[in-house]
Amino acid sequence: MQTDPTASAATDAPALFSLNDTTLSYQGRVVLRDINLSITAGERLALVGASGSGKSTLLKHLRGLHSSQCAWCPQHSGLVPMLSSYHNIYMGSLSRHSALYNAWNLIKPLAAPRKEITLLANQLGIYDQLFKPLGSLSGGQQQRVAIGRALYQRQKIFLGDEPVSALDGFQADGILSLISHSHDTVILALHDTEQARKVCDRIIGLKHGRIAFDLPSKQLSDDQLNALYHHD
Ligand SMILES: Nc1ncnc2c1ncn2[C@@H]1O[C@H](COP(=O)(O)OP(=O)(O)OP(=O)(O)O)[C@@H](O)[C@H]1O
Repeated sequence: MQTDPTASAATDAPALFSLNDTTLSYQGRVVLRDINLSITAGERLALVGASGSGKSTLLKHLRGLHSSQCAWCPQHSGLVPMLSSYHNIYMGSLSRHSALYNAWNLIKPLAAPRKEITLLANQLGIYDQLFKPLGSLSGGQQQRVAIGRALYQRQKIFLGDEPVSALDGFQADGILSLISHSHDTVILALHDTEQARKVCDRIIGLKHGRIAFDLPSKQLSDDQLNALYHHD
């Protein structure tokens, strides 16, 4: 494995996530073996690798370690098609309010969340879709709703599994920048390696069930990145 001791943004800070010889498997089938990894607060980290290399598996494991501190934007959004974008975004805040408050807001949007979610919808470019049923929105619009729901969780750590895969490059850049500015720590599984380099200061490449490299984005060569996707 290629590593750099400065890959972690703040190596003296205590680790937010720490994996020591961790093996991740499904029903006894190993996906990632003997993973050693330390992530500190403040990092912008991308997980890259071919389809099936274990990016989502690792991200889900990290989430499980600190679920109450993580905003979660999964690949399969789990949004509710018959509800409006507004209500889907509001779902990010369910745990912050009482059952009565949540039920009331479902019937008639309350002033405070309405103001906050309208602002968020503006930032995400879905203001015009806010009170339409989610099922009537395009794939990219639905993905922005899913990001809105994650942003509205208002956590310090953002974990996103291909959060902008359905967006064009310009939109993706803007929204990744919004995600980055709204969270202390950002960890993303990304197929787009250029995006990973642009947004993240540290990149971890997964291949053959292992960490193939863990390097600062600036030190990562095209050859190292390309090698991840070649069969050998
Ligand atoms: N719930 C599950 N049960 C059993 N096997 C699983 C499950 N989820 C993923 N796998 C397997 O684990 C391996 C890694 O999958 P994972 O989704 O972590 O890869 P990935 O790098 O995120 O892929 P992609 O880029 O296609 O999203 C794959 O071989 C996949 O078939």
